[in-house]
Amino acid sequence: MTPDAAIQAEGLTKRYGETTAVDSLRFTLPRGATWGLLGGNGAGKSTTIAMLLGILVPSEGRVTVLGHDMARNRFAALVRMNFSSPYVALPHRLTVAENLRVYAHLYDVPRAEARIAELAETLQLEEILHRRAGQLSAGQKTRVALAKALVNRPELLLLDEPTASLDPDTGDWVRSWLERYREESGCAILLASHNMAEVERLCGHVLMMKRGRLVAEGSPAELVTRFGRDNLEDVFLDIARDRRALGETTA
Ligand SMILES: Nc1ncnc2c1ncn2[C@@H]1O[C@H](COP(=O)(O)OP(=O)(O)OP(=O)(O)O)[C@@H](O)[C@H]1O
Repeated sequence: MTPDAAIQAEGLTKRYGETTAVDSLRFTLPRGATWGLLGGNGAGKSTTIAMLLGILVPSEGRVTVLGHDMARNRFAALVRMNFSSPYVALPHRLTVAENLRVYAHLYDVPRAEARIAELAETLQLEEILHRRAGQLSAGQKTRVALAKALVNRPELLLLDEPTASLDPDTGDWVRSWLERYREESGCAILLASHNMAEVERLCGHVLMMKRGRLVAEGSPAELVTRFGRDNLEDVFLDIARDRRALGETTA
C-alpha cells in the first residue's frame, strides 16, 4: 500500500457475462492530485468509478481509498470522499436546502447548517435554496450537485462529467471554481470527462481507457508529444480510431 495515495487500484476487473467492462486496471492517484479518466463511450469509466465508490464489487482486483481497503472497510473511506454525477438525480421534491441537509446528515457533518450556508454562498445557491430540486436548470443542478459532493469536505472527489450540458460560460465558472477549491482544500480529484480542453486545463495526469483497459497514460503535454499531435482531443481520436498501435502508446 502506498501511504500517500488517495486511490490505489490493483488489477481492477469487472465482468458482465462475456463482457469485460474493466480489465486489470492499475493506477495510483496521489493525494492532492487531479487526474483525468478518459475513454470513448463504453470504455469502462463509469464502471471504474462505481468500483472506486464501492457501489460495484470487482470481479477481481483491489481498491484502496485513503488507506482503506474498499472490500473490507469501505465506510471508513466513504465518509472522507464524495462524488458527483449528472446521472444521479437528487430527490426532485425536496428543496435544495432539504437535499443538502439530508446529505449532511448522511455524512454526519458537524454544524451542518453553517456548512450549507457556506456552500450556498460560494456556489451561488442562496437564491435557489428553497426551490425544489426538480425545478432547477441544468446549470443550477450542477452547482447543487457540487454542493452535495463537497458537503463533507472530502479529501477525494470523484467527478463524472462535471460540466456536461452546461453552457460555455457556466462550464468555465465551474472549472474556475474547481481550480480554486482544490488549491484551498488540497482535495484529490478523479475527473471523468469527454471535454478534452477541460481535462488539459484541470488535470496533471490522464488515464486513457479503451474497451476496459488502460491504453495510455501521462500528463496531457506528454501524451500530445508522444502522439505527435497538437492537443489532447487529437490524441483521444487517435486512440479511439486505432490510428496508432496501442502497444506503442502505453507508458
Ligand atoms: N450492468 C451492466 N450489465 C452488462 N454490461 C454492462 C453493465 N454496465 C456496463 N456494461 C458494459 O460495460 C462496458 C463499460 O461501460 P461503462 O458504462 O463503464 O462505460 P463508460 O466509459 O462509462 O461509457 P460512457 O462514456 O458511455 O458513459 C460497456 O460495454 C457496457 O455496455
